[in-house]
Amino acid sequence: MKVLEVNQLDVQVKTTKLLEQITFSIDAGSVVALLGHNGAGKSTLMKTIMGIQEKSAGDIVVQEAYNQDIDFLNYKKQIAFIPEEPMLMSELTAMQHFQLYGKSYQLEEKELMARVERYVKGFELQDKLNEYPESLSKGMRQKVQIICAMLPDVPLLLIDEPFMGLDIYAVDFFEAMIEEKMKNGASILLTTHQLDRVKNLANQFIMLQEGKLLHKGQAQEFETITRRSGKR
Ligand SMILES: Nc1ncnc2c1ncn2[C@@H]1O[C@H](COP(=O)(O)OP(=O)(O)OP(=O)(O)O)[C@@H](O)[C@H]1O
Repeated sequence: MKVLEVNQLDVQVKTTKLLEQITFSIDAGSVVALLGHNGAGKSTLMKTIMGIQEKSAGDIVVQEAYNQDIDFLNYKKQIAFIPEEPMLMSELTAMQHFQLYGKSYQLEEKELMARVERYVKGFELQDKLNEYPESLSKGMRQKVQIICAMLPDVPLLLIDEPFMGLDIYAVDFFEAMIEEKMKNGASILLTTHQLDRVKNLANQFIMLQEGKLLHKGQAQEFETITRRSGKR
């Protein structure tokens, strides 16, 4: 079963090609690291999968059933996204964000509250539930955004730079959350520059270079990739 299929994807803004002929798929139960230097196109690819960035050509299908161009509402319900920079709504408190996400993914109220309680405790946000984004620190906003995306049980999770801006306790808790999602059968596509951190999580990788897919392979090749990309 393919959770995500990206076929011959092009993204162009004005005359600049940001992504060119990107083709890959993600099998159910896989964790795929999306690698590449700054500006390679990783965030652009994630935003395009989410429908935030418009594509100029190609197809994106999730669960072998929902085509982004044909059935966007049902397509979107299969995916949760944690962007690199939190995208919270200034007029909603942390708790209102969680309720909104719960509703939009049709999570049952009791289940929603149980999950919120667990995640909020894990991220030490108990006394911040009624705060608006402007009165939260950057790391706290990131935590609120992570909780929103982790609340529903979706087959595909997109995570852009998972550990950026989080303290070490939050990183540990988030890593455990990701592992739990994996055990429950979710597939995950994550971008990172911290290869060491995701070495144990990811089983495959995709490497982008200047908007093109340079290489895809198994996690065992990480060592070679680390040396080639000059990053650790
Ligand atoms: N809306 C846009 N309009 C024009 N150019 C853009 C736009 N968004 C991104 N770019 C350009 O596209 C390229 C890819 O950017 P992107 O953010 O996808 O890179 P990235 O691989 O996520 O980088 P990083 O590792 O720094 O997060 C960059 O050259 C960037 O300047």
